[in-house]
Amino acid sequence: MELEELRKKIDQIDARLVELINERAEVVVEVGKFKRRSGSVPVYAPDRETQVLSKICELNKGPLPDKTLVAVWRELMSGSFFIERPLRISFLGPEGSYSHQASMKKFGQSVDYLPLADIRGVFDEVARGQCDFGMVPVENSSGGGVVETLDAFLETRIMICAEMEMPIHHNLLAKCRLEEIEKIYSKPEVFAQCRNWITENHFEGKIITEASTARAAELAAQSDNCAAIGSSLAGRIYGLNVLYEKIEDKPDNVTRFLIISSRDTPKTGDDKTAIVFTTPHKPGALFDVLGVFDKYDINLTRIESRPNKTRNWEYHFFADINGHKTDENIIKALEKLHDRTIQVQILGSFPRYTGETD
Ligand SMILES: O=C(O)C(=O)C[C@]1(C(=O)O)C=C[C@@H](O)C=C1
Repeated sequence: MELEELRKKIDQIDARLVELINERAEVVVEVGKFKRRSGSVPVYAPDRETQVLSKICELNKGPLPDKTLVAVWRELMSGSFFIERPLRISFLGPEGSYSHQASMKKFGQSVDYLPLADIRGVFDEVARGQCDFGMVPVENSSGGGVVETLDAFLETRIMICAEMEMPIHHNLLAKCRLEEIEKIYSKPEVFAQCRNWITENHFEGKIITEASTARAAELAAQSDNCAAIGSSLAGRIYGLNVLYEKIEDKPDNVTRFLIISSRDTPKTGDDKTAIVFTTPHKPGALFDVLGVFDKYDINLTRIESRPNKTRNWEYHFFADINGHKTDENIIKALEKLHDRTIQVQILGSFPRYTGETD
C-alpha cells in the first residue's frame, strides 16, 4: 500500500479513537458526579487503577508493548482527575527532581504539582489539606531507607495509599562539551552511585555537593563550564544537554516511592500493609513479634528500625507485610501484636507494586 493510503487509514482510526476516548470521558463525568454526591469516594482510586491497568495488559495482543498502553491509560486517568476534580500533588522539589519524575509518571500531565523544599513539608501540606497527595521516596536499592520519610510517619498521622518503584538513571547534564567541564554538581548519594564512572573519567577533583539534583542542574545551567548529574527531566527543564546517560554503577538502581494521603486504599487482593511498632526493652521482644507473623503465615517484605528520639537505644520498627489490614490473619496478628509491643500503628494498606504495568 502507498504511504498516502496508509496515512489515510491512520487518520480514520485516530478519528475513531478520539470519539472513543471522549465516550470514556463522558462516563468519567458521571463517575465524578457520583463521587461528589457520595462525598466519601476519593477521586484517586489506586485499587481501581490497578484493575484497569491489568485488564488493559490482559487484552493487549500487540504489536504495542504493555508499557506503551499503560502510559496512554495513565494519561487518560490523569484526564479523569481533571474532569472529576483537579488534584494537587506535592513532592520533594525543586522541579526536575526524581520525586517530580515519579509524580509525573504516576499522576500524568493533567494535575497540579507543588514542589516543596523538604520531605516533612510534603507530609505537612497533605495533613493540612493543601495538597491531595504527596510523593515521597522511601528506599533506594543501593542507598537503603530514606530516614526523613520514616521519621515523618512517626510525627504525623498520614497514611500510605499507594507505592511505586522507578528505575533511577543518572545523566551527565551540561551546556558545554565533556572536555570543557570544570565542576560537576550533584547530591552526595548520587556521586556515590556513579563512583566508577567518575573515577574512569578522572572527574574526582571536580565534584561539588548540592542539596538536590535539580538544584545541581539549575546551577549548571547558570554556567558555561559546569555540569550536573541528575534526571533527564531536570536536563529538559533547565535547558541542559545529556552528555552521557545511565552513568550509575548499578544498572538496576531503583527507588521505591510512597503516595501519601489522609487515607489508605480498599483491598484489591494483592496488597501490602505498612506498620510501625515499638518493642519493650527486653530479651526476645523482636523475636516475639516476628513469631506472630510466622504463626499467621504473614510474609514480611521489609523491616527497618529508627531510633526512638525520646529514649536512647530504644527503637521503632517499620515493617511491610503482604496482605490487607482487613484480611482475617492480619487482623488477628495485629491484635496479638498489641500484647507484645509498647505500641503498634497501621500506616496504610495499598496495592502491591507489580512492575512495569503498574
Ligand atoms: O473509577 C474511578 O473511580 C474513576 O475515577 C475513573 C478512573 C479511570 O479513568 O478509569 C480515574 C481515576 C481513578 O484513579 C481510577 C479510575
